[in-house]
Amino acid sequence: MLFRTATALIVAASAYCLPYCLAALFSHHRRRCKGLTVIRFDLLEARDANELNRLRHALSTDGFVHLVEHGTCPAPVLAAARAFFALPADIKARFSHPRKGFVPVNGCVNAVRPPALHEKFSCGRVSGVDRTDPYYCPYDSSPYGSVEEAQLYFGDENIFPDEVAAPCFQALYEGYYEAMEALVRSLHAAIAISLGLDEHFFEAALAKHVTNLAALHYPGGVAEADNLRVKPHTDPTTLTILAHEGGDASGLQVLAHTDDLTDRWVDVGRHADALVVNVGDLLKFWTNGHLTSTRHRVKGCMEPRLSLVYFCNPGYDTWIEAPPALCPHGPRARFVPFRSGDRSHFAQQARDQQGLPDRQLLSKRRER
Ligand SMILES: O=C(O)CCC(=O)C(=O)O
Ligand SMILES: [Fe+2]
Repeated sequence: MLFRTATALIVAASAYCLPYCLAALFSHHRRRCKGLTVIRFDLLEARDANELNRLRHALSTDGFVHLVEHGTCPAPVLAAARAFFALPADIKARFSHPRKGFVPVNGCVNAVRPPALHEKFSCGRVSGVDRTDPYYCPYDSSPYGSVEEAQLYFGDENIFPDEVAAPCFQALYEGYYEAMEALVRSLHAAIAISLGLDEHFFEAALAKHVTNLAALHYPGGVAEADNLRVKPHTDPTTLTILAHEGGDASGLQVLAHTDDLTDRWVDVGRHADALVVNVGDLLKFWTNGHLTSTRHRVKGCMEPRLSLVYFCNPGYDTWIEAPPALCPHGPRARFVPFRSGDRSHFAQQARDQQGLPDRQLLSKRRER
């Protein structure tokens, strides 16, 4: 009898503890429910081993960090964007184009941002686009891809509001774009080192990057819960860098695994002077899943919201395949290699037109 009771107790205790034991086992990839890790960019630049380690750990668990001491200043660009969005609709409409410039409320199709809930201003690369290089040139047949692909990424010029409508807007926006280019290059180098790769591992692929910078304005008066400003998604990027007015990321939430193994939406929260940096799907696949692209969303809220988001993608011809150093269990990576351009946001728009599935669904099938 005593023996039976003891056995029953042990079985019950094991059943109770099992989830926690499993959680402990997989804790290196478990997202935390606490606040995001704060990473000092100046220490990454100094190749501080402890900070590089913290970066790798945070990006392999949460997939998101607050980045401080980054040396860039989004506040004036956010202020200029706020002033621009406050202009009358007919003036803003003068700086509009299907893929660049201003997009009004209800003006775009987007898989994750309901068009009714936001307006935006966006632009692509502001420098380094060499029209004599076939990669950037939508004319002759190119060794990099189809003519249409060069046209898709580089066919349209950026469009900016003029000085009368929005004084200094273009200079501020372009200056911030170049600051983001430099920052993202350095972050990729730091990530490469933190994973034991050559510091230049990502460099060539980033040289012909296909990035864009979007100012997103979500007007106020949207009641909470059902009216998500941004639906749950992972980003199609290598890295995304977000700035918020006053450092307040209110509304932005990440999906965290908690100690009781349930998923919960956790606020990114406020951190003065911090940029929010997150891993996108490309970097997850490229690092063989060592880094994680975490689902995130933006809640509805009565307050308006303004964010400035830099989306980083490498050249559209980049082959995304994990290096052998990150495949410790044999020559094969966990994910099927693919060409970067085939998974971009633009490629998704083309897929939508052909009635093909969302990239979020495709990504699930990538695992071998
Ligand atoms: O507006 C934001 O803060 C987040 C937007 C976002 O997650 C995205 O566009 O991918
Ligand atoms: Fe996102």
